[in-house]
Amino acid sequence: MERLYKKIEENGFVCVGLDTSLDYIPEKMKKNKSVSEQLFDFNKEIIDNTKDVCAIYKVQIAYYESYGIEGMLAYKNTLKYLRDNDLLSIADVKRSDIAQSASQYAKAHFSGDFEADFMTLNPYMGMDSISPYLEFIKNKDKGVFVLLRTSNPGANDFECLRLKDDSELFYTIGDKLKELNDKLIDNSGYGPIGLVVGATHKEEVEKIRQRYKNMFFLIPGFGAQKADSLNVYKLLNSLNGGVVNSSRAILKNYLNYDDGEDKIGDYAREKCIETRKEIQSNGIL
Ligand SMILES: O=C(O)c1cc(=O)[nH]c(=O)n1[C@@H]1O[C@H](COP(=O)(O)O)[C@@H](O)[C@H]1O
Repeated sequence: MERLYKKIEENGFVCVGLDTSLDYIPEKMKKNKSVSEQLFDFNKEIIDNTKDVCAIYKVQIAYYESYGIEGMLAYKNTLKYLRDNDLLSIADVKRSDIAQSASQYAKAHFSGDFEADFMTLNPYMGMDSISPYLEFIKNKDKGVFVLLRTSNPGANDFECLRLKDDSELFYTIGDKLKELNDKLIDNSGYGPIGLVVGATHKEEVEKIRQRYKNMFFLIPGFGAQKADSLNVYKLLNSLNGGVVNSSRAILKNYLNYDDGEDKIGDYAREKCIETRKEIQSNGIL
């Protein structure tokens, strides 16, 4: 978390989401290339042009799995490129399983071909589905982001179910994770167990931020899902307690310009800077 914190101090809090689809890649960029090269070259163009204006990259694995082996080759090469350039990555894999299988997921995404710095996890199978990741968190400086309050409309179906004491289910999950994280706080003031908190739910952002002061947030929902920038600002904790993911709005920004196909990276960069400014501007309102 200290490494991420430092990146935010240098480059701001934007997390570029590499939800890369062949649908967004212009035909001329695809010519005479394999699917893995098409996906990787597009990512490289985005990474090369945004690495000094963002904190971290989130690679959403479904976009690569859906292209089979070729997609996974692009996934592997993208993570390697990020590591080789000393850039941080989140493997957005949203895993959840019994302890033995969770250990294998930890090994799969915290070492080897698919090594990333952080992983996203789904907590709904219980704490024994989270604890197997601790070995890598403690020994290999890795971190996780666990789903707390997701950005999708269906988030209310289960996350917000009321318990006997009238509290919402997701707070029980957050409290358990906080207990674990409290033992692992580093010099940044945060610990390696972060929470995914979508910025699309306006009502509770202040309460969540207050309750989980030492927990770092991965904040999706800004950009294509149209979350309000003030909500994002409130979740950020003085602009350094989280990263704000934006995927499609950054990757597809070039489609808004006549010369976009020749300047995919430039327009992605512009969008990162604009995203940062728009959220920061809430501090001077
Ligand atoms: O864990 C996530 O990253 C995530 C959690 C959540 O609550 N909502 C959410 O949109 N995401 C991811 O964040 C990204 C959002 O993409 P855009 O809407 O294009 O910015 C996608 O990769 C989603 O899978």
